[in-house]
Amino acid sequence: MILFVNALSALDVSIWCPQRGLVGASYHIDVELEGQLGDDGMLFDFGEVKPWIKSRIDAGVDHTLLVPTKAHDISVSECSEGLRLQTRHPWPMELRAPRQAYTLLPWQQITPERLGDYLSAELSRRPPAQVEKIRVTLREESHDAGGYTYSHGLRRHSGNCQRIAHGHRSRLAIWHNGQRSETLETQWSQRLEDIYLIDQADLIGTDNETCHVGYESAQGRFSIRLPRDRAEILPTPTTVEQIANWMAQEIASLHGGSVRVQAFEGIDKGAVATAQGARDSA
Ligand SMILES: Nc1nc2c(c(=O)[nH]1)N=C([C@H](O)[C@H](O)COP(=O)(O)OP(=O)(O)OP(=O)(O)O)CN2
Repeated sequence: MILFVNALSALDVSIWCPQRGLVGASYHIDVELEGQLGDDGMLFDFGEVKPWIKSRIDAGVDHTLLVPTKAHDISVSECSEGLRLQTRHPWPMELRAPRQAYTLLPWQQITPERLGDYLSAELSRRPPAQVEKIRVTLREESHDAGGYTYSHGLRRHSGNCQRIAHGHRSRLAIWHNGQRSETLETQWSQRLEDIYLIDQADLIGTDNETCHVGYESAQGRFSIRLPRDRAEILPTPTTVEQIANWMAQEIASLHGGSVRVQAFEGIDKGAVATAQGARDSA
């Protein structure tokens, strides 16, 4: 018998990609369980499947940086913070963070198919009674219009969002003077594609070439050094509320008029911000 649960939870990670660099990713987690029915006529109570799988994924891969350790020009070594990752292609990055902020995978490239197989094997190691096999499929949300893929860390978050390089693949909708604006959505999707978002307060240093960001939080010490053109600096923490606010303010000051931004953080949640151009609000 096969039991399935689609979109059981969402996985939010950053992936080091040899072609694109640091990429924010979010996937629906679809699950199939195979095994024998119990006396109650069930393979595994739906009410228990969800927390069982979600708790394992949340405690493992979720909110980590996935590193394909066999990719060209990547090095991972120990450091006082935990692990140090250095990359060269397509651009140079140095990340220092506690071990739990990484998932090291002995591959040249990370794909959702491989990652699904990895999660299936991890979960199948100690399956619940009656379950013989677990299959995980990772599925990207389809975006009809705008979308952005950022990585960040929230120093003040008490959970795993404090990790300095976790990310999201998110929808984006923008209205200008009451009309949905495909032009603005495309512009902002391009500007925020594979970008690293920085809270100005976490900047250790920056020049024309590089940004160096670092902080200490409950899980340990984190730092990231990356090219200036791969980052956007916000005047606030990079919560989705503040990202939406920042976009709305920037658009209103550049184009005037009334602006409404619906920014998602990963799948099915986010924030809405509005702004009015200065010359229109006088
Ligand atoms: N109000 C806000 N809350 C949180 C924000 C935010 O921007 N505004 N951000 C985060 C983190 O960045 C985090 O990446 C989101 O984590 P996620 O796992 O998606 O959130 P949940 O744990 O609530 O969701 P599940 O998918 O159910 O695990 C956290 N909070």
